[in-house]
Amino acid sequence: VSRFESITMAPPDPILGVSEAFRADTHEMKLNLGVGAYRTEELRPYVLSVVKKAENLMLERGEFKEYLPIEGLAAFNKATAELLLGADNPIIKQQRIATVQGLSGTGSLRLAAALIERYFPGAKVLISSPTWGNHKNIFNDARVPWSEYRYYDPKTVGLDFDGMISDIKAAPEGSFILLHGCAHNPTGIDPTPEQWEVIADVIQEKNHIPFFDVAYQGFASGSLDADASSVRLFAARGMELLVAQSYSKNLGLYAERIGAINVVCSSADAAARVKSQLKRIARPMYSNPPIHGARIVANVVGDPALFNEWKEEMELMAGRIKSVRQKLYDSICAKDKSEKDWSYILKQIGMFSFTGLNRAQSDNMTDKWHVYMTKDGRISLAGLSAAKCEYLADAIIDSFY
Ligand SMILES: Cc1ncc(COP(=O)(O)O)c(CN[C@@](C)(CC(=O)O)C(=O)O)c1O
Repeated sequence: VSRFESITMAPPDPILGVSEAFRADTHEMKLNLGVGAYRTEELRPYVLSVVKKAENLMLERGEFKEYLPIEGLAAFNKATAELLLGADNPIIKQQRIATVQGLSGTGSLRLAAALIERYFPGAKVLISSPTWGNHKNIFNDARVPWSEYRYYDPKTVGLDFDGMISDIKAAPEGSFILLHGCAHNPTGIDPTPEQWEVIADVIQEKNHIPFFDVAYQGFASGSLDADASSVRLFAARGMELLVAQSYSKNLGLYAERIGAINVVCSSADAAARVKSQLKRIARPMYSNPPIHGARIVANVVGDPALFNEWKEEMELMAGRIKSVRQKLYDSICAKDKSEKDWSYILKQIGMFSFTGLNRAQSDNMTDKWHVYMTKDGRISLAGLSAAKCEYLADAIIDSFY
């Protein structure tokens, strides 16, 4: 008998497992609205032209493949902090930000979780209800206790702002509050600027530590600056905060695993100490990060022409998602004879739509219509083409009633 007898079969991942099921389906109308990965109108993966140009540049230069420092590529770390806060942000000149390249957003969140576990024993992380499915796994595996703050209100299909604020207020002083910088996953519902001010007030009042997950900067609205406004608001107040970043979506570097963890501290000395301990955590975890994606980001941001072209492509991607969102809404309204108000689909931001379909209804979408989505009712509009909106509207209406 095997020595691994005690190892049981793990369940498929709630998000990435959907793509596995999709690949196994042979139906010709099948549609993958599971993982948040941008597809063109032809439903094909999209490699940004600036990425191809940057890679051609890199090939011509014939760059080395030696180890990066534990903290990653310096040019990338500089560029990513400037993208986040704005190049002229005084925090950068004062060297009050510790930036370490991470294995994309997931790896950056994990580094931060390990820092919390090691230096804030007993501290809790508060996560939104609902949130991205992998957040709980990351904190569980890092042995960081977490609890939820109310966020989504099924009655209004909107933000339960009062519930959110009272749960953050009720948390033990000095808790970490995990916030989606923009394009909340899975609800697509973001606080308004006024609500962000109140969230910052209550976090300061309770001496909590804000912890932003910024996985969609520039991809939600099409503007890098607009999508970073929540983080910049907190930073402008002089708050210390953590920010995990990802270039999976906004630069289409999904499988290159490029992101960063940033810790804004009240002094350069604190930032240096924090950075040194993040390195001490990373070394035994994966030693040092992959170079390719870091070089692409550094080359795109470092070249004014490429940087501008990137901004155009982000607007193009965000624009396609916005128009497919509108088309889906129009298709549903044209077909649905009931009085149901579907306008929440239009109000949502980013690549997802939280349809309000429950588990059984989501199952019907897959079993009967071969539409693949996560069981919490989330669909990725990034995987939807205008041509498929009619079909999807039929599936949603059939499943809803
Ligand atoms: C809020 C949030 N944070 C972090 C990540 C991590 O992405 P990265 O590690 O590739 O940088 C995702 C990706 N969420 C996706 C798009 C994919 C996934 O589940 O991994 C999703 O479908 O929700 C995310 O939605």
